[in-house]
Amino acid sequence: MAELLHRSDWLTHLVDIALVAFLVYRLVIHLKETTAIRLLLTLPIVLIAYLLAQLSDLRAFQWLLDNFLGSLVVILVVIFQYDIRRAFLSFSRNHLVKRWEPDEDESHAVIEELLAAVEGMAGKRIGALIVVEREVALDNLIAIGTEIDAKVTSELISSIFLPYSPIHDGAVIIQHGKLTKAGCFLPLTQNPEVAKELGTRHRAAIGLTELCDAVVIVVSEESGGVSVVVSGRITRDLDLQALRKVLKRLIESRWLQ
Ligand SMILES: Nc1ncnc2c1ncn2[C@@H]1O[C@H](COP(=O)(O)OP(=O)(O)OP(=O)(O)O)[C@@H](O)[C@H]1O
Repeated sequence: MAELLHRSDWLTHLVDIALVAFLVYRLVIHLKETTAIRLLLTLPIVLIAYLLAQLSDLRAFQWLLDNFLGSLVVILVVIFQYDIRRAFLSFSRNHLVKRWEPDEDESHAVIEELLAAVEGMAGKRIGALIVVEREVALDNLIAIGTEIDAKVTSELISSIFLPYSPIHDGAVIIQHGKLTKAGCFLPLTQNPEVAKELGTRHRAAIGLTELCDAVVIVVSEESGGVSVVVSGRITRDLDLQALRKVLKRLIESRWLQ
């Protein structure tokens, strides 16, 4: 009889642990589906509820919140996994790029060449992937294709992405205001929340920017739509004016710091 009781104790603990694990898992999945901002707004509410539970005699509620707060670190790591990975990569000083310091005319010229290339390719529905390096060095994050090291001109970029060009597949890389590489392969995102209709060109742009602070411009071959991707987030269907604004804010402001 004692043995039976002992065994049922063991079973109860197992069911108990399984139940808590299941609830934490469902909670993490649910939180992952909400945005980080919503999560940050939720946290103070949970903390206030916890304080109220401490002051009252709501034991079951206290127990639930105790466990929730105990798992908070794990929950935050799951939710912010891409941001944490990117932060670790950025902290590594070996990866930091020496800043290119152009004057205003040089920097303006590069941005305008990029815009002219994007406008031309979007109009002709030529797919393109253009990566602009910022603080974090890209060379360890990409499979390098062909080394080029040339001035950034719209003609060069457009001719690289022409469908019969031998280096049209993959991405071109802009480093220190120069077009340094073409035909580069980028890591694809594993994020299950990326829109299903986005193919590998867009997923490569998202994947790279989850790991570093680069800015990626994507021209869709299918729709001619232009997107900008930063920090794993994609902004789609930008017109030329909007793209100019974004590039000035994200790239030129860094060059001219
Ligand atoms: N890992 C990668 N790194 C860089 N470029 C890639 C990668 N994977 C695919 N590409 C590029 O994307 C092209 C295929 O694009 P695909 O049609 O699958 O994507 P998409 O996001 O639907 O783009 P589009 O809207 O232009 O069709 C390939 O020919 C190649 O040039």
